[in-house]
Amino acid sequence: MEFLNIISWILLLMFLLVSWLLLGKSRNTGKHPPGPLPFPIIGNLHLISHLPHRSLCSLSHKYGPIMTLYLGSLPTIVISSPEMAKQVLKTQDHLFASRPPMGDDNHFLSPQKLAFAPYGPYWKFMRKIIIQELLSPKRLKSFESLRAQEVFAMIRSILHKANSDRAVDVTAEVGFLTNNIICIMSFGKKCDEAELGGRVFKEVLQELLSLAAGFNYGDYIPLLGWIDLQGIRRKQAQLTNIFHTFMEQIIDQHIERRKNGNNLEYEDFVDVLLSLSEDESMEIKITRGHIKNVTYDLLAAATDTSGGTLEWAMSELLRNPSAMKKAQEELDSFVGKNRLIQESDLPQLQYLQSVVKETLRLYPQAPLLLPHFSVENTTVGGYEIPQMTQILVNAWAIGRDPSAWEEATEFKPERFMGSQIDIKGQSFEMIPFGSGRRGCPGIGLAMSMVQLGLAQLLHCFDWSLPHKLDMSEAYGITLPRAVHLHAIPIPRLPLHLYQPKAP
Ligand code: HEM
Repeated sequence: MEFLNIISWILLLMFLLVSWLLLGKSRNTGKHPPGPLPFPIIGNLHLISHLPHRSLCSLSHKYGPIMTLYLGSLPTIVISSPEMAKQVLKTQDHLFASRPPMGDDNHFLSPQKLAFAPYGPYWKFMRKIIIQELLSPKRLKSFESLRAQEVFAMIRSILHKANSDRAVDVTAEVGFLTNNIICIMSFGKKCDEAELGGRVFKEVLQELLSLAAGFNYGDYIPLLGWIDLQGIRRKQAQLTNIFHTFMEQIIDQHIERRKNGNNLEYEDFVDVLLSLSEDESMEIKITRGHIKNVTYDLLAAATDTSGGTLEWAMSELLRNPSAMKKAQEELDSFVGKNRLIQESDLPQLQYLQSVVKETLRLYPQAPLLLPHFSVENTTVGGYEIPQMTQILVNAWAIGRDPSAWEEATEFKPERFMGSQIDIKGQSFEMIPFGSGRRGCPGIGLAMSMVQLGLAQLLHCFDWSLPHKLDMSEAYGITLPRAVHLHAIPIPRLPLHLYQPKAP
């Protein structure tokens, strides 16, 4: 028995040695981007901390703005400079616009969604529907009163807590705001805990997102994935199941209501998808699976990203009282103190817009964008990139690149006053929404929720901190704060403005 054990160990060591040598050899054929030497099986996973964007940024200081890493056995190219990002997302966008293959149709990263669909006819079809039916300027305008109503509800909720003299959980308030808006746009109502087996909807979403955050060993080392050592796949399946059961009820309720001919105040996105699913002339037949998966995508893409931007903006303003004061002075001078802000005021509020841009530069809510995937062999920066390689673009590192930004890690909204820098993917010094074919289609909605939410928080209240501010980040596919932001609000407008108007 002992002898057999020794033989097994020798064989294992020989296997590891040979695969290490083979991996080293394959790295040296052709001119591939430089990178750390990978270990067998784990590749370079041991170099990646619980905050991958930070580990990858440090590694890029050593290996350069385009480097190769092995996540388990999966070769991955990491991009960390504006010039290289432009090559991948603009010059050769058509070659890098796909996503790595992940999961089947019941998986929460199903290709039946939009964000993880490979580049091709299905993705084009679904993206067009989402833009036309939910995110076009005309559709966004039709939801303006909904945004006003939900921001006002947040202000009233904060006022209620302000009266009891306690610090308010700002993270929770802005999270409910963005979640409520996107739920109502998607399926006509806020999410009811009772329909989610007692779970808070946002928590289910957040848990799924944090499980999806990548760098789970099981995703990159097939054996570990198969035995599901950390129980991640089991948890994902449970949560996906909760979400799908919830969506089944929503779809049934919509079908029932359509049968009864009841009209809604807004035609929501599930209504639109259901009517398209009856249209025989559509190039792709929309099924219940598509409706569940695409709706999940929208909720996941919109909620934490927009909520996260709002909470980091508030955190930085609380750390920088002079910037907070400047933003409030701007609001007082353009809007005054005798009415609430409306969306039509936003274009005048240049400093407020600069605060939002500076927040997106320092805290891009998808710090590594979503993974891209090469569809052909090509070269970038003189290096060979083989077909079917995963590409990660480190938007977090790019926004803090000292060769692109003065005092790169400082929060200075003034840098955007009068600046031509575009945040929608034309200026590669900051790409919080990505760029090109796969760039975020929700920028218009995100900016109106974030700018209006922030303007109203600053106009309606003065804010102070109950204790020292902790600015640490937590692990996630977005960039969440490690601890919720708590702050003390003091109303600063006449009290009648916080009361609902008589119908
Ligand atoms: C501040 C808020 C937001 C930020 C920072 C953000 C950022 C991003 C980023 C970086 C990507 C990936 C780009 C790439 O892979 O190159 C993305 C994709 C996406 N975003 Fe956003 N997003 C935000 C809000 C929204 C909102 C409100 C929606 C609308 C519901 C939305 C819908 C999507 C969708 C559907 C995709 C997938 C696009 C595709 O794969 O074709 N996002 N977003």
